[in-house]
Parts: sequence; C-alpha cells; structure tokens
Amino acid sequence: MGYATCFVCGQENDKGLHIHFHKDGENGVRASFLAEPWHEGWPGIQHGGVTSAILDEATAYVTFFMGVVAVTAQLQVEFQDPIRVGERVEIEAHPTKVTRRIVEVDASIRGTDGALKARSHAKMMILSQQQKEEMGLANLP
Ligand SMILES: CCCCCCCCCCCCCCCC(=O)SCCNC(=O)CCNC(=O)[C@H](O)C(C)(C)COP(=O)(O)OP(=O)(O)OC[C@H]1O[C@@H](n2cnc3c(N)ncnc32)[C@H](O)[C@@H]1OP(=O)(O)O
Repeated sequence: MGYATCFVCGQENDKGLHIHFHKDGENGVRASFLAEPWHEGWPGIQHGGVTSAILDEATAYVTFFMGVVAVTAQLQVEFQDPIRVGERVEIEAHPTKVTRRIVEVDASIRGTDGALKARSHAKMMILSQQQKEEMGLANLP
C-alpha cells in the first residue's frame, strides 16, 4: 500500500522513510517508525521536519482511507518530547470533524511506553474535480 515514490510511504523511494500505514477501526490510521541516524537534526534527536512529515502523512492516510482526494491546507504541530535516534515510535491519526470540503484530523506520535512525543491538528482540503485535474491527481485509484 502506498505510492511507490512518496517520501514517507513509498517503498521505491531510496531516500524515503518507508513507513507502512494501515487502517485502524472505521477511520483511524496506525503505523510504526524507527528513527535512523540520517533522520536527525540536533545530534541524536529526530529532525522536527521528519516528525512533521510523518504526522502530515498519517493525516493524509485518514482521508485516503475515507475515499477522498485531499491535500493538507493547514498543519499545526506540537513537539512534546524529543524522539531519539534508534527509538521506535507509534503513530496514530483519526478524523475529528468532516464537512463538505474540509476534513480535520488529529495525529500523534508516542513512544512504545505510550508517552506523547508530538501531536498535530490538520485541515485537509477535499479537492474538486477541477483541482484534481489541475494538480495531476485526477486518475488516482
Ligand atoms: C496505489 C494507491 C496507494 C495510495 C496510498 C495513499 C497515499 C496517501 C498519501 C499520499 C501522500 C500525501 C502527502 C501528504 C499530504 C500533503 O502534504 S499535500 C501537499 C501539501 N499541500 C499542498 O500542496 C496544498 C497547497 N494548497 C492548495 O492547493 C490550496 O490552497 C487548497 C488547500 C486546495 C485550497 O484552495 P482552494 O480550494 O482554492 O481554497 P478556497 O476556495 O480559497 O478556500 C476554501 C475554504 O478553505 C479555507 N482555506 C483555504 N486554504 C486554507 C488553508 N491553507 N488553511 C485553512 N483554511 C483554508 C478558506 O478560508 C475557505 O473557507 P470558507 O471561506 O469556505 O469558509
């Protein structure tokens, strides 16, 4: 599952994170990730941009599993506790509000002990047919 070349989930992206997201319950999403040395910013700590990309992707998978094509319009991230290189984390996301054009999604990253590392709130904009065509996303499966 996933787009082959996607930076976060694509299995054919040599520079990617190769995270496998799966459906959890009706509209939830789950995944797991282990930070490698090449994901760090400050020594030994996962770069905040990598953390944000993971939260963004988990959010996008929520809308994907809902069967809509959407892009991130807004992503607010809170970095609660450093994610250490070599540390496994668990990722979760679920929708909090669905309107005609916007799906709001909460996502979180926790240590295997359940301690909160980072969380986000996002607004995903559901694309119109015209927007899908303009962005080259009209023929997604
Ligand atoms: C084989 C198959 C396997 C598949 C496996 C699944 C793979 C699943 C993952 C794939 C990979 C995903 C990747 C990660 C997800 C990205 O990261 S997507 C990339 C990052 N995001 C973008 O590039 C989006 C760029 N922005 C845009 O294109 C446009 O600004 C948008 C978001 C489409 C909105 O444009 P628009 O529709 O023209 O918006 P507009 O009509 O002006 O406004 C509509 C309403 O939304 C509000 N609004 C507009 N923009 C914003 C905003 N930025 N913030 C808040 N509100 C906004 C407006 O205020 C307005 O509100 P109302 O006045 O109606 O109350």
